Amino acid sequence: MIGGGSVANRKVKKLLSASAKVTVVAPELHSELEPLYTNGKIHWLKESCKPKHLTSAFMVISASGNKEAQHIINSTVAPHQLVNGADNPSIGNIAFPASFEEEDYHIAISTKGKNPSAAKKLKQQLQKWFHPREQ
Ligand SMILES: C[C@@]1(CC(=O)O)C2=NC(=C\c3[nH]c(c(CCC(=O)O)c3CC(=O)O)Cc3[nH]c(c(CC(=O)O)c3CCC(=O)O)/C=C3\N/C(=C\2)[C@@H](CCC(=O)O)[C@]3(C)CC(=O)O)/[C@H]1CCC(=O)O
Ligand SMILES: NC(=O)c1ccc[n+]([C@@H]2O[C@H](COP(=O)([O-])OP(=O)(O)OC[C@H]3O[C@@H](n4cnc5c(N)ncnc54)[C@H](O)[C@@H]3O)[C@@H](O)[C@H]2O)c1
Repeated sequence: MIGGGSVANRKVKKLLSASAKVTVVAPELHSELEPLYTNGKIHWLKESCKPKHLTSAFMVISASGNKEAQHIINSTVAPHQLVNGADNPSIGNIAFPASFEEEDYHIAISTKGKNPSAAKKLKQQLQKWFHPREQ
């Protein structure tokens, strides 16, 4: 995870729920990620992004908003690596959908990268549809 701010915070939690081994590379860490670091749930390299951070990663997430870091990612990753351009979709080859789980379902909504807020709204509508009495 390149970047440790609010976008990284959301994505790290999704990745941990999928049992990923997460390393955050960022000079600063979001306050909600600090306890995960202290408790050994994630690794944290308190550095700016460098090519050496990327070579052994299965998935690289660009979430710093920093142009230099985006350039390093774009020019370093190999074709077989998964790259999520959370701060710049043009450098990525995968995107996170809005998603939620119900007992027998895992529902994911994507707008093909075009309108993440609309994906979130549709997710919330579907959650209400599953639990109409909780509104
Ligand atoms: C669905 C969700 C999943 C998740 O993140 O887990 C997700 N974004 C969410 C929320 C959200 N994202 C943004 C806002 C503020 C919007 C506003 O202010 O209007 C909010 C709303 C909020 O935060 O409340 C802004 C934004 N998002 C991207 C850019 C970059 C760009 O477009 O250039 C910018 C502009 C940055 C800027 O310019 O500032 C890019 C991507 N965001 C995606 C996914 C992928 C496409 C998904 C699809 O196909 O629909 C993609 C392509 C890459 C990726 O991130 O994988 C999650 C909902 C979580 C939930 O369910 O609650
Ligand atoms: N995909 C999405 O859902 C979504 C949603 C909102 C915003 N964004 C975009 O994502 C980016 C990050 O947003 P944020 O709110 O998390 O920002 P933020 O300012 O909270 O966090 C930025 C993080 O990146 C780190 N950073 C800065 N330069 C770095 C470098 N060279 N190498 C490594 N880490 C570095 C900072 O230390 C910090 O931890 C912005 O460009 C924003 O426009 C994406």
